[in-house]
Amino acid sequence: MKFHSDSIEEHNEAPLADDGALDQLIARWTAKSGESGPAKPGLGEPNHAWVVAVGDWEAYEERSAEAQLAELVALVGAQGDAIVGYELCRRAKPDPRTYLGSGTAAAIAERARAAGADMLVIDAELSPSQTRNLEDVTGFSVCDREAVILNVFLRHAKTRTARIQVEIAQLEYLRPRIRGIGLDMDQQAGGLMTARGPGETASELLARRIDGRLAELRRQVARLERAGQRQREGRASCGRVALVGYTNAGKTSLMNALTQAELSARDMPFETLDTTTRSLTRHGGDVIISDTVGFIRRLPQRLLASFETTLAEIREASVVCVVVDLSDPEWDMHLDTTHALLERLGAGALARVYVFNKLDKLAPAERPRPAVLEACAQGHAHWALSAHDEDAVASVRAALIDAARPHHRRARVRLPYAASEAISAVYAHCRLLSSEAIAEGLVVDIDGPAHHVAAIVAAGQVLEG
Ligand SMILES: Nc1nc2c(ncn2[C@@H]2O[C@H](COP(=O)(O)OP(=O)(O)OP(=O)(O)O)[C@@H](O)[C@H]2O)c(=O)[nH]1
Ligand SMILES: [Mg+2]
Repeated sequence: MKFHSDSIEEHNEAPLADDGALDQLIARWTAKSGESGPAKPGLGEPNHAWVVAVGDWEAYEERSAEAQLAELVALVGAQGDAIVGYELCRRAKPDPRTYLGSGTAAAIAERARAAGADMLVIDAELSPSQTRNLEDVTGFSVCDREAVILNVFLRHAKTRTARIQVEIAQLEYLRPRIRGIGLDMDQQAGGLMTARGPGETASELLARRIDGRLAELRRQVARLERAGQRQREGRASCGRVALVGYTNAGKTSLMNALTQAELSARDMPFETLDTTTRSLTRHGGDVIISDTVGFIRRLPQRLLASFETTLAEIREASVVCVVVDLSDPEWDMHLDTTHALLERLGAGALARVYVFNKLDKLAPAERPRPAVLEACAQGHAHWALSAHDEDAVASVRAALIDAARPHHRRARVRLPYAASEAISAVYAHCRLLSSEAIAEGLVVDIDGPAHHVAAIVAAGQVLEG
């Protein structure tokens, strides 16, 4: 592993003589909800990381290798660590035992040690045994790509929903890795722990605790899902826009500009993990817009799965607004990643618009030709702009409202006084243009979402529309 705030030696030294200590051990790895708040790796002393990108790059792919390394360096920074150095390691095929190969790993460790590192970050998904073997060969704590992303998520999760979702992903990640942490614990366990079944080792006990906690968290998620579903159903009559895109593309900045919200938009991957929804229309919400968690290449499947509740917002949108950071040299890859993830989320067929953002960061000569953007937008409406350009943002706002606003219908209807539900629906969902009380009932001129107007009309008699 590492949820890197503790070195492996410290884990081994953790007192194991009683169950309370084990609780503490779990608490240190898990974002326990409650008084203490989530564990925040990296908030203590920062680690000094040596970052290694691994791949089978050809010369022409050099740019991509360097970009991937830069991305990982930004992620390690976002988890609160100092980077003392980095390197690209070329490997055609991963070594099954140590991923890097023990000779290469030892050489990397030497360079890392000379630079004053106390942790290795490897841009790969390592199996639990590969991590363990690498730690043995190098003498360093090893943090793989998934652990880094989980650490960043853990630091940035603010709402209860986001915290629970990250904790599930984190515990699932840790579950198969506790053997590695607990090897020494297991040796000690036999004689020291009393309140356990016969023969149960420390790591088995820890696994049982994690399973219990996971079951509890999944129950909480199921409850939150139901509440979220109800909330979304409550907004069923609204047009809904979801902002999506690669992390750091400028989604939150655009959301702020579109809605005059003041959400946190820092130059940092995964700044947003919590879906925030605002009204896009001036007087109350017939069109609402949601800012969502950013995408990244090779997003761990576990996080995608555990963020299901948050990501449901995207699937149920009327219009998906894809935001792209044009100033990133790899913006086209970011766009491919976004398209692939939208497909995976079941949102590939939704109505879509594109905002090519951060245009102000490019000199005119550096800007992609309109035909290139046209092709990338695949025939959908698109804008190239800066989120700081108020006029450009205003035209995006108008277009989004237009595209997402539910289809409206106007009608003149006579409703019998007994049709109380339909009369309530008039006031709840429609704009009442005129009304007249006559002997046979209430005659109303209404303008509202087509499905509401249809239900009202069915309860009375249409005079017009
Ligand atoms: N120059 C310039 N900077 C921008 C623009 N839009 C966003 N930024 C900056 O880009 C950085 C990331 O912006 P965010 O709005 O947080 O990006 P995001 O897509 O919400 O990122 P995550 O929540 O991390 O996925 C911030 O430092 C913004 O100030 C723009 O149009 N021009
Ligand atoms: Mg954001």
